[in-house]
Amino acid sequence: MAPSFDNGSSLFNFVVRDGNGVKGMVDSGISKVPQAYIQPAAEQIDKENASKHGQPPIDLSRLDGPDHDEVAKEIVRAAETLGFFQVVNHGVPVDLLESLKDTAHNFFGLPAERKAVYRTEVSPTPLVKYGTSFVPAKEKALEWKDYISMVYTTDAEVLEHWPIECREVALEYLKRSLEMVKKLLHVLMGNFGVELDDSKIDSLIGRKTVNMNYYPTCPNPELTVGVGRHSDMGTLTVLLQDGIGGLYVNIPEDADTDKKGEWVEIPPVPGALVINVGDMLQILSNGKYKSAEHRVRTTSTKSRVSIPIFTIPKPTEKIAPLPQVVENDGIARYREFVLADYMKSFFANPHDGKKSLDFARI
Ligand SMILES: O=C(O)CCC(=O)C(=O)O
Ligand SMILES: [Fe+2]
Repeated sequence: MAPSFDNGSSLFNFVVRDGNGVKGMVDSGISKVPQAYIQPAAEQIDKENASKHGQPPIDLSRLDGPDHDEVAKEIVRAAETLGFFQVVNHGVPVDLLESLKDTAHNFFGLPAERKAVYRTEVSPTPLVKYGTSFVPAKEKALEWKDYISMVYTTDAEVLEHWPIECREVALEYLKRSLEMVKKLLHVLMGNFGVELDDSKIDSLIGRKTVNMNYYPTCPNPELTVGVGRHSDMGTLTVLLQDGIGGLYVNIPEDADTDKKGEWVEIPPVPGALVINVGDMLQILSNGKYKSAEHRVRTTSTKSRVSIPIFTIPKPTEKIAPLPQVVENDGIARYREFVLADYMKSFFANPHDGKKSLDFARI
């Protein structure tokens, strides 16, 4: 039987400890948002007053033709300004994207006990983790989101350990997307005169994770967030969102526009993928590329899914701004560190905008 969700500890036990997730709570028939999910006023999302990001998606097929340099400039410019852009003709088949969204809905539609086997405390494999919110034990208000996270090591391990319901389609999505990520990195690093061979690529994106996020319908979406303000930790994120919308990006304070500090929505575009710069790329570029601060709202009518791929360096990698960039800038804005230490700090703290970067800031 579902507990009283007005009692913080029984809610925590049901949703987090027992792995029922937000989905289990919603399915039990709640009619209002429990106190534990009510965000402070400053974090609530004003849907009516947000503008939409008007930039058309970048057509990546043009990178292979006479327009290469022009498209490369568009990519660099997007990474330098908002840190977010959308791409089409990206080489990931559109029907694969459709089956991914179906797969995510099917996975989260499983009985709680089938998903809960992957809770961190009990998961049969360190590669797979199912959970809810970001750091539930430390958050002042919980996020209205359940997720499963799957780390890539080798094809054989993926096919053995990732959940059977999603392993094949998620692996195919990862492989196809990585080809695109490499192309983007060639452009973004080439802009600094850095040539990418296989070992350099491996040092930038040696660890890959596919997540599936599930945002159940919410009785009072204006009081909650699906994901709070944050930047992603890694190098580049590839994100598939469905048609519901609700992903917002903050325009950086140093942007050359009078809209700085405003939130803009990244509208769903059929067949497109969203790309965003993460903290590692901001650090490597000595702050030239912007790790984008973003957040997600919830809706009352339909559950939303999104499927990000996080590409990050290997945990053992030493990270510091690229010497080519520092030489040009005359100053290093970030110190050197080992990625595993950054990860530890990133995953130990609730989402709080771009505070994660303070770990490395000089
Ligand atoms: O659901 C989305 O659109 C974005 C999710 C996100 O920001 C994340 O998983 O890091
Ligand atoms: Fe994110």
